[in-house]
Amino acid sequence: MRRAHAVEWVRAAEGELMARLPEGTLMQRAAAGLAATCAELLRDGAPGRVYGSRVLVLAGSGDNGGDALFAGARLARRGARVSAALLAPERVHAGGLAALRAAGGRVTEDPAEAERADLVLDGIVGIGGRGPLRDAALPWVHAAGQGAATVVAVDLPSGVDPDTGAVPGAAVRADVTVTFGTHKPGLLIDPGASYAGVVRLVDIGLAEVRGTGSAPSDPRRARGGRALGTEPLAPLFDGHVVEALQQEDVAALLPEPDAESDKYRRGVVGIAAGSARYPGAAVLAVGAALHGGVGAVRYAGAAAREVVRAHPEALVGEGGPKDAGRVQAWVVGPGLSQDAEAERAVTEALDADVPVLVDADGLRLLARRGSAPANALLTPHAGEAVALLAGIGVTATRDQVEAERLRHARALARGYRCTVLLKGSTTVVTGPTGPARVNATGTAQLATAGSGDVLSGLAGALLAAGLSPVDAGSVAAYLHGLAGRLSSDGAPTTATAITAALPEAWRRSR
Ligand SMILES: NC(=O)C1=CN([C@@H]2O[C@H](COP(=O)(O)OP(=O)(O)OC[C@H]3O[C@@H](n4cnc5c(N)ncnc54)[C@H](OP(=O)(O)O)[C@@H]3O)[C@@H](O)[C@H]2O)[C@@H](O)CC1
Ligand SMILES: Nc1ncnc2c1ncn2[C@@H]1O[C@H](COP(=O)(O)OP(=O)(O)O)[C@@H](O)[C@H]1O
Ligand SMILES: [K+]
Repeated sequence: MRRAHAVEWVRAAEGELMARLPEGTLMQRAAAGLAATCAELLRDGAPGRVYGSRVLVLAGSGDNGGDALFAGARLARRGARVSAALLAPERVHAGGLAALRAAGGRVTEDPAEAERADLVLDGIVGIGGRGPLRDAALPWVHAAGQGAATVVAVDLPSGVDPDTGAVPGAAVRADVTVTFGTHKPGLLIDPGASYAGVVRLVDIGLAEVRGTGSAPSDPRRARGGRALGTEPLAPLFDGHVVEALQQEDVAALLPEPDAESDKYRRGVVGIAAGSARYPGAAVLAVGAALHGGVGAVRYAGAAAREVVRAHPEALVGEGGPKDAGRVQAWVVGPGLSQDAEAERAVTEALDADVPVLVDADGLRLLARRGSAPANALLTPHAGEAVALLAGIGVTATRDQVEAERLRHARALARGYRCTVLLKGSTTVVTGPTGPARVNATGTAQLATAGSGDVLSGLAGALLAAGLSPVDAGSVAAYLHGLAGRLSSDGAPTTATAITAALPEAWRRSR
């Protein structure tokens, strides 16, 4: 599992660790890891070596600039020609600047150096950053973007909000981000994630933090410098706010039949989707559900004929969920339209007393109620999220939802008291409490009509197979993203092709 911690938590943990170590130790650990990555990038890319390479350090007014200056000093000692732009000279990290000068580095005021550099270190601002990049940095960042330099962000790309991933204005576009101690949420959530490039984690010893077991989850106490306990801080990484499933996590969650399995024990998913006008949504959702690890898929609704023609394996009926027979989970909503019959299907699925995934038209109908059962999984895109938010009295625009996905997904989960999967460039899955899951496998090629129906069918099947709503949603997003990449392979893809790639995505995830 990849975990990200909020700034408040990072500061508390670092505060505890710093109190036990000689001054400057953490910054030296950070700088050493940073310099090692830069050296590797210089050796592997242009110019092919550290000696003689041109490195530019952009140093802001905080410790992030200190990290960058110390790393610059290390590179200068290995023969790199290092210069530093001081964006707030009167507040620069004095020790870092002294080290750089002692190693032969110099100060520059010429932004054109950013264009000529082989490598630019973005130490403008780190976890202390708030709001858009300030003006002093802009000419340098712009010039770095014009040149061929590899841009390495220190801790996170400057201009990206560390806790939310919001990018309120100009920000550094990094090729590589070297982050310290733990990931920051802003590195895993778009739009911030798309500024970070490849993210590398440098261990600065946060796992050594010891405490009484409650810290550093209480940052105020930790900042107060209370006495340190002796037992290892087991819940250290329980304080994370965001997590991303990795392949081994997905492998552990995928339902697998065993020797005693039969089709009913594997789970049956019901799909109430499609309409005379939109039969395709039903065909797609059922098609994906058939690849979702259940023993059988029931379909209930107006597109029964089209569904069985496309998928003879499906058990179909033209009535609503109430008449469909037993299932372990319902998917309701894709292509359903919003007439009285659709409303009845949503009501019956919600009343069925099994986990229920609500998508598309189902969400519009749910927004009018303003509530959902606790075992529901809602799968809105940003536009549907706006409607759902309105249903609980929150006004937001689509742009606002996309700028701060985590906050809005959480608001929905709290407001409807169930699990929410917010679709889009970073899919976020969250319940009312606990860490939010973000999905790293997606690709913009998934933005194609019907791809959301595929996700619904797949996630519904995983629900029926016994996964919790958070697990079902996040595993489905993972497989769906991977299938999108496999089916696209650099070219436009389709919902049908994404479905066809699900078995390969599954195989690669086991
Ligand atoms: N803690 C630790 O143990 C360790 C921390 N480490 C490192 O320290 C970093 C955190 O350092 P930090 O706390 O000094 O904050 P930092 O990110 O440098 O920014 C604060 C300065 O930036 C300014 N500023 C704010 N917003 C801005 C903007 N939009 N655009 C431009 N400027 C902006 C703000 O100015 P002010 O608002 O005061 O005018 C203030 O002066 C962390 O990310 C990691 O790299 C590592 O060494 C490992 C050990
Ligand atoms: N820019 C993007 N990057 C990654 N995935 C995306 C992007 N845009 C959309 N997606 C994904 O594509 C799917 C689209 O779903 P949805 O909007 O419901 O489409 P439809 O209603 O046509 O099926 C979702 O899984 C969503 O997360
Ligand atoms: K930075």
